[in-house]
Amino acid sequence: MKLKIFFFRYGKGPWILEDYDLELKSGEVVGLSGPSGIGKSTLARILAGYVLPYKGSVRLQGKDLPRKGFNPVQLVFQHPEKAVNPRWQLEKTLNEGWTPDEELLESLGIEKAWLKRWPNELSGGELQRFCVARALSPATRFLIADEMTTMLDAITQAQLWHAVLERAEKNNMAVLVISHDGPLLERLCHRIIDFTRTNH
Ligand SMILES: Nc1ncnc2c1ncn2[C@@H]1O[C@H](COP(=O)(O)OP(=O)(O)OP(=O)(O)O)[C@@H](O)[C@H]1O
Repeated sequence: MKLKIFFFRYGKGPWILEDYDLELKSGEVVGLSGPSGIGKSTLARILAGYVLPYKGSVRLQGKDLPRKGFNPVQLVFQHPEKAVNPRWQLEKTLNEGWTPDEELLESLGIEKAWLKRWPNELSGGELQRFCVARALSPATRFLIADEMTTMLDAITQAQLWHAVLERAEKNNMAVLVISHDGPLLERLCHRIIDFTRTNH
C-alpha cells in the first residue's frame, strides 16, 4: 500500500496533510500516533477513499483504488452507530460485503440472537463487533482501525484484537492501528509511526 506525497485541506482551511508519504507491506501491522486534531482520521478517510487528496494518490499494489465493488481498503472507526444502516437488521449489515464464517463470528463474540436485532438494540461494543466482522473479508488487503476499540473494556478489546490479528495474518492483510493508547500500539504493532514526524 503506497501513499505518495499528497496535500489535503478541508475547504480553504489549513493544510492538514503536507508532503505525506506512507508505505505498508502486506501482513504488516503499523501503529499511527499523534496528538488530537492533527489529522489522523483525515488520513484514514483518504486511505479508504472516502475523500480524495487535494494532490497525490493512494495506490494499492500499484493500482488506484477501485471506484466500484468491494473496497479492499476497509476502515473501522470509533463510532459503529454511524457506520451501519439503522434500518437494517444486523444480519443484513454483517453480510453486506461478504459472508463472514462461523469461526470469525465466534472469535469476535457475536451471538446468533443479535443477528435479528436492529442497531439501536445493541450496545456500542456489540455493534462494533459487526463492523469488524464486515471489514475482515478475504478481499480486504488493508484494514484501518481508527480508535476501533477505544470504547471497549480491556477484555473485549483483547478479544477483538486477537481475532483481527489472527485474520490479518491468515489473509496477509496490512493493518494500520490509529490510537492514543501507546501501550496498545506497543503490544499490537510491528512498528509505530509518529504522525507529526511524517507530515512535513
Ligand atoms: N469535515 C471537516 N471539515 C472541516 N474540518 C475538519 C473536518 N474534519 C476534521 N476537520 C479538522 O481537521 C483537523 C484534523 O482532524 P482529524 O479528525 O483528522 O484529527 P485526528 O488527528 O484524527 O484527531 P483525534 O485524535 O482527536 O481523533 C482538525 O483540526 C479538525 O477540526
